Amino acid sequence: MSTVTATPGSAPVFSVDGLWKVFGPKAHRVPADPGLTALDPAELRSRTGCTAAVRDVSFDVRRGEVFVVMGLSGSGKSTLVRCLTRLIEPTAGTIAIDGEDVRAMDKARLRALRRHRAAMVFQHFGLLPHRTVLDNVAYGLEIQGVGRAERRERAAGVVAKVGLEGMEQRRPAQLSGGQRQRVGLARALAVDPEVLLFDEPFSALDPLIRRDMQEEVIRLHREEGRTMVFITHDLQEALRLGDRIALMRDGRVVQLGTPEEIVGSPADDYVRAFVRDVPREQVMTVRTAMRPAASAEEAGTGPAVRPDATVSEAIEAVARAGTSARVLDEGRCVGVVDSDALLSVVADAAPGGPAAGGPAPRTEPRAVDAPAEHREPSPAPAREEPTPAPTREEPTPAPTREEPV
Ligand SMILES: Nc1ncnc2c1ncn2[C@@H]1O[C@H](COP(=O)(O)OP(=O)(O)OP(=O)(O)O)[C@@H](O)[C@H]1O
Repeated sequence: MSTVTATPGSAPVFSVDGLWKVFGPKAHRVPADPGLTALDPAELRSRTGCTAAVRDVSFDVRRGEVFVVMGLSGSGKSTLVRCLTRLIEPTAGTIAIDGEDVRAMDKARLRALRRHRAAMVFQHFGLLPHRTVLDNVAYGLEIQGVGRAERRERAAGVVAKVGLEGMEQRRPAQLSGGQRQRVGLARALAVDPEVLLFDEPFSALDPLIRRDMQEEVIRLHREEGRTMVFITHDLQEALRLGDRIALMRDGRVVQLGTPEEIVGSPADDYVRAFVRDVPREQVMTVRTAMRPAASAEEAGTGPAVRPDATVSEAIEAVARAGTSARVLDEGRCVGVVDSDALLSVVADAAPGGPAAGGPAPRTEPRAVDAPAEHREPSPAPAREEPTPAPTREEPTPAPTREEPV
């Protein structure tokens, strides 16, 4: 959903390096002891009584991106994100926000961080039952000491922004689950934080409302370009929302990349098994499939597609035209895609190998045996519903010969 482009060149919002969170007795000795860090989770537990919920994790959250933390239950997502604002105290490592050391912040500074700079939207919205929607949304501003008239005005603006206009005077009990979640979202937005942190905010919602809320987040992000960190255990949600995804397993980040990188070049068998059911043509872009134009004529004819058009969109364009398509980047032809190359992306085969610009060759997707101590019978992602195919962008209009898809 990269309509608001994250700016890789600019300083990151969050910068995390070598982060550990260990629960249990004498937790501090674990990150410092190579003999203990080498143990797998079950061995570590039996030897020390400790759980390493986050193990040596490093990443940056770039300004303006939606950074998704994904993984199965117990992989460490919530612990990691709570460490960012020290709702959970890290055991080792560094965390900076805009270059400022979070671990060195005193209580007042931390309070300001949580109130003004990095607001959390929780799964259980934590709404105050006796207050109206408007007063719930204004609550964060009240804590900040904003005067009544101003906070009500600002709250009313945010209530409208999340689609709750007309419900300002209702109480939480008079709302549906999805509407309550919107109130929680509005409350976080009202304080105008630099970063929104979402902790599985939609997992309690039914599939259609969940989808609505995902659209809402995409819309807000598109309109405001606000940096977001979003926890989910749902792969489809991660692919829909994430500019980049950190995939966690047993406290480690096993892969960090764009949805296309994760689906197209899984880092290991675990990730490969995780993404094996993803409709590749909806995630992979034509960049994966394109080749140089063979001739000036080929570069000058055929339907046009954007480099970031999905393979699925390009297949439609190629099928309609009955010829290969040109990949146009700001009016310049940067390559050509034909039906064979597009279909080989769908089939997960790399025509001509990586040298031809295709995805890295991959072994046949297969199930990976979960380690004995793992809670899940298989690393296939938990799904609550037959989820719709992941799309990273709005459905685009049918291509014409002139307009890139
Ligand atoms: N306070 C705690 N004390 C001991 N262990 C904990 C504590 N909190 C979390 N853990 C353990 O740390 C690991 C990571 O938990 P965490 O809640 O971060 O995972 P998660 O990926 O967010 O899971 P879920 O999707 O179920 O919320 C788990 O093994 C969990 O049991």
